[in-house]
Amino acid sequence: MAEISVPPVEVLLSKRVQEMVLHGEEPLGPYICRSGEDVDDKEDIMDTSPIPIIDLNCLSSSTTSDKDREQELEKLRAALSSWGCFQGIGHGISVSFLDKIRQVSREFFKQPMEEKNKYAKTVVDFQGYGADPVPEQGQYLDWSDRLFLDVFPEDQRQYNLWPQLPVSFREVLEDYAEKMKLVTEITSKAMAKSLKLEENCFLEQFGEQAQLQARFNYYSPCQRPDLVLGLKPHADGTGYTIILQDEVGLQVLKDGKWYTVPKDPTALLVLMGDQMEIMSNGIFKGTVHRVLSNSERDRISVAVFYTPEVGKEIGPEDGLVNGDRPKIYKRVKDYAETHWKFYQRGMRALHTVQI
Ligand SMILES: O=C(O)CCC(=O)C(=O)O
Ligand SMILES: [Fe+2]
Repeated sequence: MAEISVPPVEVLLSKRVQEMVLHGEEPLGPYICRSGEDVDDKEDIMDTSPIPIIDLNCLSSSTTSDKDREQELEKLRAALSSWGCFQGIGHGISVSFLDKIRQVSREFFKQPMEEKNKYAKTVVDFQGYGADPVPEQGQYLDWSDRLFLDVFPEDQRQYNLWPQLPVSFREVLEDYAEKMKLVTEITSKAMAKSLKLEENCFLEQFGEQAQLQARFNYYSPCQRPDLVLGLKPHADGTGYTIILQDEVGLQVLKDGKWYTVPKDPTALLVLMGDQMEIMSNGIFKGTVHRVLSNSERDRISVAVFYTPEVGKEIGPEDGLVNGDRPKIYKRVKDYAETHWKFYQRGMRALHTVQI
């Protein structure tokens, strides 16, 4: 039998997965990260998952009774210390607006390659259309394409990489960015209150120039979902990440078991990254997650990464350190950069800041 020759990673990365699918190409080489026989069918069953649901309105509204607010804050604390994530509802963004985001994202990826490549990134860039920067040799590639754009601070926006088509893309993303900023304010305050801390403490750690980056992910159908993942298991290097999806596929890892994030068009998944784990002195958990590929349908997600200001030192809140609970993480700045170096090697970086 003729040996299959696998092109080098750089060559594979310079191709879009969507293009490979259009040409009927099968996943091969570094895309293969699972062996068909090892995949436990049961783990992939898309059953209803018990991921906690938190009503952000109940946490922030002045009309909520103290008792209801206290109960919801306790639910939030429990969710973040066990799951490290929750499905957020009552965030103040209408479902028709969330549908608009999903729609412009789909419309962007539906366009011919030629149009999308106007925003193409090189293999080493972050911002733009394409695959993630080159992982180290021996690492797996993801069965997905993405468009990555910085949205805050505003002077980081590279408007030349913001799609001109669909025509509403820019306006919708600007609007979504403002709304996301509000969601991060409500959420960061609620997280602090749930730990009996001063409500602005996390916002102060994030800083006035905190970063928001939008990553539009497109997961093409895949003929061999048993061999290939849409996105490999990882924890985010963010403070936290807010994810909008249109179909199931995202899974979070808890106590060694994968749980599927259910499809709820009104909800935003709020997922702790490593930096919230550091700031909460290990009380909140940075959650490992992955995306399965699917043989029948495609999937869109928009992940908004919320990360402390560049150059700003963050660390465990003083109020969370005491005799019973010593400090477990060092103070650190620009952790996201260290995170990325380890991510490229398929590892987490939290141990680099452990005391
Ligand atoms: O597609 C998703 O639902 C998750 C995306 C994600 O984990 C990421 O972009 O870091
Ligand atoms: Fe992620």
